[in-house]
Amino acid sequence: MSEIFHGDDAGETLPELADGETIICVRGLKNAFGDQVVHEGLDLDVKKGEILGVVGGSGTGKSVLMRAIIGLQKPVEGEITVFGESMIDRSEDEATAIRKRWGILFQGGALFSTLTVAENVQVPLREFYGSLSPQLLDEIAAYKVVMSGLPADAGPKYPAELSGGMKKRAGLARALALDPELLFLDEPTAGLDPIGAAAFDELTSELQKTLGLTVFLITHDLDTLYAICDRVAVLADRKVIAVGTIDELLATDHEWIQEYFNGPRGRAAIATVKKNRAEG
Ligand SMILES: Nc1ncnc2c1ncn2[C@@H]1O[C@H](COP(=O)(O)OP(=O)(O)OP(=O)(O)O)[C@@H](O)[C@H]1O
Repeated sequence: MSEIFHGDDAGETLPELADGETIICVRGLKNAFGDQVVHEGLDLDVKKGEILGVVGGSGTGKSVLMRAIIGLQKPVEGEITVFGESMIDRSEDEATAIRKRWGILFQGGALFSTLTVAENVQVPLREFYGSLSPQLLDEIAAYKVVMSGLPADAGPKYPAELSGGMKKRAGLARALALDPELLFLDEPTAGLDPIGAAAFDELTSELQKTLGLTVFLITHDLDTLYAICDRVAVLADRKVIAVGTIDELLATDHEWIQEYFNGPRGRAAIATVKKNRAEG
């Protein structure tokens, strides 16, 4: 199992999957806020077409890692490439061309409260394709709203008029606005009831398969990890300490990994997945 460990435990070589090229490659990443070092020597590969779950204790730097990958957090050291392009020190034009190819659902949805759902979905369209006609903007927004599992009449509603689950779906509709190849989801099921969370997981999985997306998914939700993630990356000790399928992770003896996946909640999540699969 040592091949799924990174860094000091297994040398610097990351595991290669047979299919799927590397869409995100992070090497030797260091992020710090003043004296507080959040990441150091962090390596990670995300393969095209996979749903990669990113887990770790609170404050281990999952969101900071995502922000670094999308260029919102300037690393102290290290290299990050997305779609084979370096994200470090890009010109504004180059960064814009890369940003067009991904969608992001931030923690909590981050919808503009003064805009309707449809107008929220149109924000990235207006930003990147300013010349689209109002009619086309409306049509694309309506399509994305329905694609995200919202009723068609949700478009004219304001975020305050939506339930928590609907807000997440509206955030997802906005993340899908530009037909992304890569989707970043930061704790998409946080705050949802178990049924709403399972429905969101199913939607994510369906969209990933239908649209051929690659998904970078930060979560604390064990059910999500078991139900839809192809691999899981574990953050601890300022780096990715292991990445692999849950079975591969379970075969390691890392204390945090064992406590997390093999604790009572982890075992309950396995039982739920087995039951759901048995019921088809
Ligand atoms: N802009 C910032 N300025 C200073 N410190 C920050 C900033 N953003 C994040 N941090 C710190 O970096 C560390 C990692 O934060 P991050 O939000 O990435 O953790 P996380 O793993 O996503 O946590 P959680 O699971 O609780 O959401 C924390 O100690 C946090 O306080």
